[in-house]
Amino acid sequence: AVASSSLRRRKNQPPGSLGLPVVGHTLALLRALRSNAAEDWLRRRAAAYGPVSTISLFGRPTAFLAGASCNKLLFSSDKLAAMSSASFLRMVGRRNIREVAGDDHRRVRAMMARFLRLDAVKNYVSAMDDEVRRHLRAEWGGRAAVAVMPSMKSLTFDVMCTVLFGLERRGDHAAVRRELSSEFQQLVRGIWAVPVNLPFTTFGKCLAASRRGRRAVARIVEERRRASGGSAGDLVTHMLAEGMDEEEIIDNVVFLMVAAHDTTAVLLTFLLRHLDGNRAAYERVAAEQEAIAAQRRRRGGSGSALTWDDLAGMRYTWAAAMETLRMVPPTFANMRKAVADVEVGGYVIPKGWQVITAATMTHLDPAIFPDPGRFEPARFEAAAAKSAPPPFSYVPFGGGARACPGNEFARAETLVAMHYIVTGFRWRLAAGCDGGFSRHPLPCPNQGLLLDIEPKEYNELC
Ligand code: HEM
Repeated sequence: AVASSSLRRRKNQPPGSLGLPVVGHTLALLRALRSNAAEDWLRRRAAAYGPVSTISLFGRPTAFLAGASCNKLLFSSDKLAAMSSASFLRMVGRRNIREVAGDDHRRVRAMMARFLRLDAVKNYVSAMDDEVRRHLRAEWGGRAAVAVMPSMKSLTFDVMCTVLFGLERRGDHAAVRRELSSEFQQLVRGIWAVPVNLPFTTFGKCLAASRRGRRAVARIVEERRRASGGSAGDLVTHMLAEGMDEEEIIDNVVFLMVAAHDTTAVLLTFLLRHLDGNRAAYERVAAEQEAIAAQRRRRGGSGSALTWDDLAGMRYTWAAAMETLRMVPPTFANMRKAVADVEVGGYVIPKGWQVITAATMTHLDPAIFPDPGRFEPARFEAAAAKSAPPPFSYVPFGGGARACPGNEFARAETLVAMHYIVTGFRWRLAAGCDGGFSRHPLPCPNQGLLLDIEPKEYNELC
């Protein structure tokens, strides 16, 4: 009876194939990601096998699910546990927020939420404003061209260090910030690397960077422990006060450092790229930001920082950011592991399988977003709310109990940065930069997205 039930289960497995032994479809998908053809690759599989199909990734059988109802299943089913790639896990550690479940997950998430929810983010606006201005003065002021992606990465890394981890720009902390920044740039390249740890492999180099980064984080934990008794104004001090041990703190700090800065840097970079190619949208963003700059000057001269109310007025700019997240979601795929057999679309995904969805399967579906290749921020303006996309079809920040808790943080940071970029500079894709990109798995624009920039006449930054 057991044999026949397992046979029935196998018969009911999603259609498709496990590809070549060991490598399965991993190399094909990684190649498609590098050449920015992964959407087409997945779309072809969905066309051939339907919304639920079998592939093999990272040496394990995987169900690839496509469509809004499949997104809902992935984000809401209690039979699917969050999981990361094997290389990510080795670099970030087993006790980070994504790897824990149940009460442990709720505990860690509540602790982070204290620093990421709306009322906390409101208090960060002035510090974000200060970081953005300093950064643009140092990296954009007096230049004729800028590689946007590296510049936005260092900006979002600096904002995170100041606002969440209380690392100052001066003194001992300056060196720690530089060290962490360079180690994390290396670490993120290995998120989907094949986990072969040799000195010359991508994974080997990234693992070494992660070890050095973890040692630097351990020094911060130690410093905060010695200063204990102070107010929990930063996340590490708060984690210590909550009784977390060192390993759990380091795993979660490393996770946050990865989650919080590259994603927003991708959003900012691709927002500038899309605005360059869409002058009507650019003009509306510029008009909105110039009006807010004028209000700010009336309020207290050019030195006065943006306020939360100013950000609330940046509606069109945020609609343009949402449209960018639709077309180029920083997180390409969401992964889970089946902790029990899962039934979907008449098939059974066996316990132990990986499950994967890709946001672009709905984001670029013409039945949900007509003319999906057109950059059209108006889709996300309040007036379009009546025709809002169906639930679970727009998922750049995920959904359900694991939805991104940093979305308000990302929104505030994006709007502050856009304000000073748009009011400070004009930009154009530099000659010779084609504006294309590949994925590693985060989107990486060719040449870092090289822009020719020119300061505006009234520029408070230069
Ligand atoms: C545009 C920027 C961002 C995007 C597109 C983004 C996207 C996502 C997505 C899709 C997930 C869910 C993954 C899943 O369900 O498998 C996620 C989780 C997460 N994100 Fe973000 N994120 C962004 C910015 C941030 C920021 C700024 C922070 C922190 C300051 C942050 C912290 C986190 C954390 C802690 C989780 C794990 C949540 C959990 O497992 O409970 N993210 N993010």
